[in-house]
Amino acid sequence: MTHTIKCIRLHKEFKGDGVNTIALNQVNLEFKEGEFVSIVGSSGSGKSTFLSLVGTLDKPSGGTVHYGKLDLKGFNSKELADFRFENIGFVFQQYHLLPTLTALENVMAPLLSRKVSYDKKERAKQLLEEVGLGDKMNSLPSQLSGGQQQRVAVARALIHEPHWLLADEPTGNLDTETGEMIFDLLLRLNKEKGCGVIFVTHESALAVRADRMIEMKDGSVIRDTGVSGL
Ligand SMILES: Nc1ncnc2c1ncn2[C@@H]1O[C@H](COP(=O)(O)OP(=O)(O)OP(=O)(O)O)[C@@H](O)[C@H]1O
Repeated sequence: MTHTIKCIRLHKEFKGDGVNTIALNQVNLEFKEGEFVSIVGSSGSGKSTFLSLVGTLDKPSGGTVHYGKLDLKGFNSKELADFRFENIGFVFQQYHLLPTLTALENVMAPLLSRKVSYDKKERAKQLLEEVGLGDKMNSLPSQLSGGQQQRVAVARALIHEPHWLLADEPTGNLDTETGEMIFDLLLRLNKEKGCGVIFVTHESALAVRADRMIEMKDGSVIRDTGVSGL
């Protein structure tokens, strides 16, 4: 199976208190296997909504997402959870590490109650080495800096070798230098492991370094360096 992502007329509306917000307006986008794409746009332009739909964390009001030949429209929540486990890693602005678990245990956490063909601990250790935290495996999140915690979160996202890494403002809580380190780490992992990256960010200095940059406004794509003419 190929791991292309194809969004077809992807649409999301939020209804509440008599106000109807179109967060995403009939978006058509395709991402090639292994691509490193950044998504920029002002606050409220629909970036997080888009990423949630692509990551199957939320259901669209209309349209569909295809992964390769797979149309996710009819999937129930258990099927979606399994699909995400097999295919997608997430990194968020908040690191969402479990405070009572060590770095190593946090990286292994997604594998809890999952049967896998590899040694869970060995893989987690290897990933922590790869993100430069070989000496912090037994530290608790509270003993780590923000940048280190985010690196644990990146290792955790990669534990089952996803085809796609979806990152929503992963540098948003970090200073410029640390943010660049995380961006460089994702860039390196993208090249080394071949997993595609969709990277939502406010920081245009980082965004322009991606292979492709998409700009959103009012729920629509207004610029896409991967497509001529937009
Ligand atoms: N759960 C929700 N209920 C109602 N409206 C929502 C909800 N989530 C998002 N919206 C609205 O949808 C629009 C798009 O929001 P979204 O969070 O996707 O934007 P964003 O580009 O990620 O913004 P930011 O850069 O500030 O994170 C906004 O107008 C927002 O208020």
